[in-house]
Amino acid sequence: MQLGNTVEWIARLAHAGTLLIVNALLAGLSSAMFLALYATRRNLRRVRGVLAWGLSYAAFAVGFGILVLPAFHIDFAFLALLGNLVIDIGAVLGLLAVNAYLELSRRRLWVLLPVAVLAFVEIGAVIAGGENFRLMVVLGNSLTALLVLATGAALWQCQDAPRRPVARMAAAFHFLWALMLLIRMAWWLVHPGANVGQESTSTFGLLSRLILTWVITPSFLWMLTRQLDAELIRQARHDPLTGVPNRRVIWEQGERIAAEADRRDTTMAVLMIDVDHFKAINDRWGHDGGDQVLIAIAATLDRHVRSDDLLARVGGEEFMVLIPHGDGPAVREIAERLRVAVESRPIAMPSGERLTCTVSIGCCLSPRGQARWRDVVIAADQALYAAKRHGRNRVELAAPPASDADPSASAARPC
Ligand SMILES: Nc1nc2c(ncn2[C@@H]2O[C@H](COP(=O)(O)OP(=O)(O)OP(=O)(O)O)[C@@H](O)[C@H]2O)c(=O)[nH]1
Repeated sequence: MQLGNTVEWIARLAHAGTLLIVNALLAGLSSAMFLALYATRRNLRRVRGVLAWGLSYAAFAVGFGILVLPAFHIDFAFLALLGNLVIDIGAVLGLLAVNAYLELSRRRLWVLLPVAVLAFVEIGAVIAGGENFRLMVVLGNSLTALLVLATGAALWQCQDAPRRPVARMAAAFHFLWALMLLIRMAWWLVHPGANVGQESTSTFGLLSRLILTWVITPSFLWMLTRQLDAELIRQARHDPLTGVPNRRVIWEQGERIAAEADRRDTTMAVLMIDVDHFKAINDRWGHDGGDQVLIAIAATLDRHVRSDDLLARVGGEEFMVLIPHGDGPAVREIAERLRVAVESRPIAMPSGERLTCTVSIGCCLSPRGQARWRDVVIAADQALYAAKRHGRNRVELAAPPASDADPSASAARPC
């Protein structure tokens, strides 16, 4: 008796009307979340995708809201067609959202063509012959299944490591959703004589959609959280003006590389690079002009630094390069290459003038097997000041910093 009551209660709860209302409410809530995220995180990369998600869920909420209207004694011609089409617009926006968020090629949107054809066939058939439930289920479900499959396939393509596992999970649930739609469509195809009044596939479709949306919406939010985390980590480790790594990164790497050079009985080197007469550039072109110069110089240095070496901006107009391996001649050659690269690449200023900038570089190579990060940096800095004193636009190589065994003073000498 007790069990019978429970089953009856569940059956009543899973009534199509109830499920329509719950789907509408959940979609509305999801839409509000995505739109709030869009409004408060406008500087987020790929934020257009977040807006499209918000609009997609809003369309779902409106579509389900239309379908539930007859329960409130509001009815009009083609109500079911209108509700379903609005839901389909939500699915189209969902596909566009994933495409924009994952920055996928627009060519992937070819699926919208057969979707449009199916939609026009459905509209034409309903206008010509009235709202035929069976026809609408078959056409509507194939249309939605196409969109859901395309969205799942797009999610599966996510290449970005932090978001890939979540994107794949969301993709798997989209495939499951498409399967549910196909099962419902197949049921109607193999039961052509079924009584529409007693059909239960609406409940099945709505219930599966409800459960899957519960999983898919949080996975989209989870993807966004992972993206935010990755962006925060990036921001904490990169200079916002030039985009190259910051002092913290080169310090961490430098200490690690120095310890490794110590252990392996090898050498490591540091270049301190300072833009010459930068104050005069700021005075002549203003702070914005100075910033442009820093961006251009960082880009030039970045292009000419080998992939094994690390470039960082460590101060206003000061950059640093960490060279994990090398000997004196190699270090000098790298420094000279960077100096010439900057000098030979005039920078286009906002006024249209072309400005030739130069840099002074101080280098220091650690003694073999005795690399002390701080000492190497201090010696490179002293060599930089020597380069400035000796006329700028030049490279100076410091004598190796005093080792524990040989505490002689370090002095810069020209390369
Ligand atoms: N535009 C801009 N200027 C900066 C930034 N950080 C520091 N500066 C400026 O860089 C200038 C550095 O001037 P100085 O240290 O006197 O060096 P300098 O004029 O390059 O002279 P030398 O190094 O001796 O050749 C100062 O005017 C700072 O205000 C920045 O992020 N952007």
